[in-house]
Amino acid sequence: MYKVLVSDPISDMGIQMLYDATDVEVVKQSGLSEDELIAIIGDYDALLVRSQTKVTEKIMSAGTRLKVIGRAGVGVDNIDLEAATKRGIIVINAPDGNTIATCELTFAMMMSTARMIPQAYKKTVGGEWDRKFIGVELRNKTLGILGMGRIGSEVAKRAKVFGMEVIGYDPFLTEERAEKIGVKLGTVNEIVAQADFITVHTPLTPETRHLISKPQFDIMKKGMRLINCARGGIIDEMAMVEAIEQGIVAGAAFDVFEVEPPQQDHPFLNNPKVIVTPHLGASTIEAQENVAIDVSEEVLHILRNEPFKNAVNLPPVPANVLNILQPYFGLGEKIGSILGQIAQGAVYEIVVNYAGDLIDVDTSPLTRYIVKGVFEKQLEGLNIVNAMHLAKSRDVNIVVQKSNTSNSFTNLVTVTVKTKQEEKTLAGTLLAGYGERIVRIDQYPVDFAAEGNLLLISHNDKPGIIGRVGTLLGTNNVNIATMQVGRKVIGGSAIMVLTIDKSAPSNVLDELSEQAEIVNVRALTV
Ligand SMILES: NC(=O)c1ccc[n+]([C@@H]2O[C@H](COP(=O)([O-])OP(=O)(O)OC[C@H]3O[C@@H](n4cnc5c(N)ncnc54)[C@H](O)[C@@H]3O)[C@@H](O)[C@H]2O)c1
Ligand SMILES: O=C(O)[C@H](O)COP(=O)(O)O
Repeated sequence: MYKVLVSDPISDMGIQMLYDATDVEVVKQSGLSEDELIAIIGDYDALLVRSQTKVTEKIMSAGTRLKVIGRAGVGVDNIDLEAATKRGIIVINAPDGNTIATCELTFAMMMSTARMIPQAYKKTVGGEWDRKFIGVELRNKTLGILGMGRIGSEVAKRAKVFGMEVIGYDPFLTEERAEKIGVKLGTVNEIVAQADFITVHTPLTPETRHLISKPQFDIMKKGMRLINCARGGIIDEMAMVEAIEQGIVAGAAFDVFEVEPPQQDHPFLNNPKVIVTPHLGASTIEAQENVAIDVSEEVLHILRNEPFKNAVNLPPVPANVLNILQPYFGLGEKIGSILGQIAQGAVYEIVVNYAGDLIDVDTSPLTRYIVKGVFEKQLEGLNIVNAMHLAKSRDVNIVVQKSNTSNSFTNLVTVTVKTKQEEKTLAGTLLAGYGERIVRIDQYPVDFAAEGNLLLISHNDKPGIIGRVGTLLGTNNVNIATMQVGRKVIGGSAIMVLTIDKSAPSNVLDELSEQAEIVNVRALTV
């Protein structure tokens, strides 16, 4: 039974599939301190959070069963990603579910600051009938958008409908895409100098911290308005207070703060030009359901060892590349696993050669599966998130090659594992109608599906050996399911690959090894 702890308020409707899963137990406990979480996290396989829970290294060290941290939302700045990666904890988020909610809040904030709705409301409910709130229209104004990802692009679309001119900056925004969504491209400073409204939609990173600060306020149009529904700290709060005093900023709307919640004496809170909300961007029924559904699906996949997407601590794989690579993940892991079990000594290098169909795509996700396979029987807590990290931290050199020769296979993955004692090589392919096949062990051509208990017997190609092996296993009640012999030349060295129904006891393996003409016997499970 997998145990999932939900430590922030997450939509019950959205996590219904976790409640429904017969192999999952869900516990909801919000508002726990770090110490309280540390005390209980050891019982859980998965932790589900929003932005309140700070998932620190200490919490992860105590989470000895923790496989996955699911963030029901976009930003993962409350999760120590490096610590998670080191421990092989997969961190997933729900990047799409709250885009529209946050975009719509941004628009509401832009209109509210343009028309001073919260200020007018406050006076009206306070008994005053003050009609001096003269706002500005959005039509024919220039909106500057910094960060043109999911939310920034949606804001741009809506701004166009309102008759605004939109200029945007994003290091990944191409001219073609900008043209498609009707956005002019500009540098940060060009945008800052031209815009009547600016809205930021980047993550908070060392590059975006104080992206708008004193030098930018100095070149802004007088009377401009500023919106931050992304992350506190992208706009320098103190520099903005000064810019308001200087009449540069006529109004600002902030949903997020450098420190949340802001202190009661925070200069925004009593400033009539600044409107504030308590980090409500994603707070719609729809968004909360969406993100909770997305994250629950992924958590289930990860707990059940099924393929998943949206891992934040793994490089993203474009869908078209994933479609090509995914069928090879199992094969790659098996090749790695066999080599890891048969190679004697500490592995110092893994050489992976991709041929055929695989040479045109970025194969690094597949390499991760191979490396994971090599070490899976040796390193506890290893998974595809930390496989490369653990291999590199043990000074294992990973060499990836691509070649045009695939020995007439449509695709071929060849892996060599090097230790001080020996080099072992395995090649595998995906054969239409047959699935995963291992087609070479060292220099010997073979053809078998790597599954279950295997015996690899190196021997000299002499009459009677196959019979003796069969008799010895049969006498010891070890049933042979399949058998393959690979050799280069008649009478030379050869390899026998047997699939057996149960693992062979060590005395049987010893007896096999002592047979004349048998060079070595290696037993493994895949
Ligand atoms: N207020 C809320 O409740 C709320 C809700 C959802 C998202 N957010 C925040 O909004 C932000 C954007 O979310 P999204 O879903 O659009 O993310 P996204 O990843 O789709 O877009 C972010 C964009 O920022 C760009 N970027 C990165 N560095 C930049 C830089 N130096 N200058 C300009 N652009 C840069 C990236 O290229 C990317 O296109 C995130 O920080 C997210 O955490 C806040
Ligand atoms: O990054 C996000 O998704 C937003 O900041 C929403 O955060 P929340 O889930 O705490 O509302």
